Amino acid sequence: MKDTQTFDLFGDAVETPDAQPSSASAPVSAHLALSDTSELLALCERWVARGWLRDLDRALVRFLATEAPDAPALLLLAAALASHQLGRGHVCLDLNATLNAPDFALSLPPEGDDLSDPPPLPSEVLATLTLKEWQAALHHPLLVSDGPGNTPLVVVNAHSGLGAKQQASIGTRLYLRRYWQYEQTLHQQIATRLEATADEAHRDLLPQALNVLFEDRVFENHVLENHVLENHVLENHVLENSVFENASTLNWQKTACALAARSRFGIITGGPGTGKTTTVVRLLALLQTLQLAHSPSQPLRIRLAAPTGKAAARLNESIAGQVDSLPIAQLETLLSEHSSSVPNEIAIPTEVTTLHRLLGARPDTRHFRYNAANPLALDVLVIDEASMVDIEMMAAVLRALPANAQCVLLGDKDQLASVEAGSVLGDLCRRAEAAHYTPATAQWLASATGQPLPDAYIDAQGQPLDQAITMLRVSHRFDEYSGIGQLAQAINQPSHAQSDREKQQAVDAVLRHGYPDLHHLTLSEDAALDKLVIHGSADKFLNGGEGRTNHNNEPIAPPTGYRHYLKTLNAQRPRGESFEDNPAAFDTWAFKVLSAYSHFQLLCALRKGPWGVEGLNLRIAKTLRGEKLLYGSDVTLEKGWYEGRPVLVTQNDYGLKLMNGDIGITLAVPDPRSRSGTPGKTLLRVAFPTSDPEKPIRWVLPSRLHAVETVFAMTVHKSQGSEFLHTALLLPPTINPILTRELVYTGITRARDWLTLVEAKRGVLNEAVTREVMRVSGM
Ligand SMILES: Nc1ncnc2c1ncn2[C@@H]1O[C@H](COP(=O)(O)OP(=O)(O)OP(=O)(O)O)[C@@H](O)[C@H]1O
Repeated sequence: MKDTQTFDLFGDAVETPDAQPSSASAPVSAHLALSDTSELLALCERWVARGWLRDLDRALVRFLATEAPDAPALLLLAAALASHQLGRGHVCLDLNATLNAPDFALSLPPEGDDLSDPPPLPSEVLATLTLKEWQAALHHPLLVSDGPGNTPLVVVNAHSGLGAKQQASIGTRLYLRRYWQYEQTLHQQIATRLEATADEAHRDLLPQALNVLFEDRVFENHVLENHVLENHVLENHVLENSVFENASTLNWQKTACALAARSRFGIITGGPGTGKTTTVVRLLALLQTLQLAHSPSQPLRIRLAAPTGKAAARLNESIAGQVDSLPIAQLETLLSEHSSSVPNEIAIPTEVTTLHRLLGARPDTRHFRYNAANPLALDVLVIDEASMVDIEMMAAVLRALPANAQCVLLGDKDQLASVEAGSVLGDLCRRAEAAHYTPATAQWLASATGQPLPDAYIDAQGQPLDQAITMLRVSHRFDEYSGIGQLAQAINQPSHAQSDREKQQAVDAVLRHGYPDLHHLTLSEDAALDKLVIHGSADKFLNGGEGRTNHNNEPIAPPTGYRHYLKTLNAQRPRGESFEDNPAAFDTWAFKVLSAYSHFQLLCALRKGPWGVEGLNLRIAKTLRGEKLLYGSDVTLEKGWYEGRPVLVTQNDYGLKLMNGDIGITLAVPDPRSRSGTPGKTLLRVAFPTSDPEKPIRWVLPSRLHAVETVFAMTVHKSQGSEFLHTALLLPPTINPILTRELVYTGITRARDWLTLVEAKRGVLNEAVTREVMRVSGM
């Protein structure tokens, strides 16, 4: 089930039935708001009052009506809806799709609006309208153009899109100019970068350097050998479902490195643990080696960035580990054989910044310090978690990149798209599964990597963008004996590959299989949820969660709940110390508490109601109080500060050096105004982790934190870019538009070692996994 029509990579409309008035059977007279501006404004007013339309959308309509009093009401209506789509992640309004399913164009409450005197639904208003009439109303040179110009709106007919294949298909998209411009920037920037292949000098070194970097081929097969460790599931295992299918011979990581090194624009996509970070670190070593062979004293200036502070911190950690394992000495030997002068050391940066910082975000403006006129001083930019980057930010980054710089995007194309408009990575990677490498690329790859490409991935019609994308297909974190990996794979099957029923059966089969890292809980009583959040319900996992090891043969600690960090908080508290005299003792304590917190996180889909963040936070706080793990009145637990309160930062605060997505824990430290160590006299401070080993904790007074929320429950949207050892994903009892395949996939892949999938009512998961988010764009 899809909620809107969409377009393919080249701007062609995906075939949809001709627009039909939605109530074609009965003769209906046209709604007045289609022809009368004051009726339309009144209608918008009523929609805004119900929360179906935003104030912002109505303001745009008013502005346009004032600027052009002769503008047809139908045009103004289209503008209101186009503006509204931005708040829902779409870059533009697709007129055809809107006529096919008008009620998707507004934010209608999922379970209906039971207030009296509801305003007319879009399906009633648009019932008589045809696509032709609507298109005709858009002919207004002051307000709408079909491309460059100053009009506030831009209309694009799909058959005028790049590389149109189906002239007959009609699709009309209406953009607010700014968003049309972002899309143009992306098209142009990416196309230009794809034309310019990277410097060919010293490319003869490429195959040799790749061989050095991927010499440890055992790597690829290594995970298989470890399966004996989990031999309790070996016997039952259905090998046909294996994630290792087809993946055994081709080293996709090596392929990714080669392709990304060849082009000024590259994408490496893959699910969790497929080695995106591992690959990019090798890519950087490769690029640096090639550069130093060419210019021994001029190493590449490499920058690493991620969309959120949390994602940046995570990449920072994993990159640092990976850089240490690079075969730098062998690369330097190779380099010395190729270079007449002594080259610089092969240095790979490990510091990761946020995109906002990289571009020099300035308060109160959407303009950045670095832009086309003042480009970034770098040669290579790697952007991790690129699925979270919206179209506006992606356009800003590409504009600020020097023409010769190389840009590499990393991310999981199947994850939820950015909160803001656009699904850039998903759009760009729509053909990644089948690769579509041309015979020329295949030949080049074979000589660069020494691996012949299977025919299934070769396509003489492959497009330039296809040649710059590699999809990593082997999970090194979740092997075929991992329920988390199997569930992610079953959920992620594209809808064209199987029917809804088949997908549901595949998901059910994984849930019933009895994997050691997966527990499926249907709530029949409240106590089960309480037990989960307190203890993690380890007893529900095979062998109580004991005895598992990871792919490095290290023991995996059994799953926990929130009791774990609260116990750490009490057990590790520095006693008899003063906060001022011995800050290190408090830093160590806070660090341990924060690490313990990262062992468990409850995720949910909604914000409001008993199954949303708001209801769950209070409920969990009270449950933990009942266990004497937290203290405070109902009012304090709901609205105040108390020791143990975990908080999530919801907006960047450059003054406090806190980023959207950071998690801190409230701790009671001795009050400096009382005598050192006097028991009972304490102050609350919130401890946040930093990336500075000298000063691992930032202590902040609660009164200084304005954009935080309790995070016993976190929405899946907010959890992007994070991972937790034990993740519990809670689905509400009724289906809701927000519950989609992408949401469930993103939620379950936040789990590193353990996943508890909680259904408030059996069946919601089955429905959710067959619903896909489709974002409208012209990408
Ligand atoms: N070829 C390989 N053989 C064996 N282990 C590997 C291989 N590639 C990566 N790994 C290991 O798998 C784990 C995940 O790798 P990595 O962090 O690079 O994946 P990722 O795709 O970046 O993960 P994430 O989902 O966290 O973004 C790491 O422990 C890494 O060392």
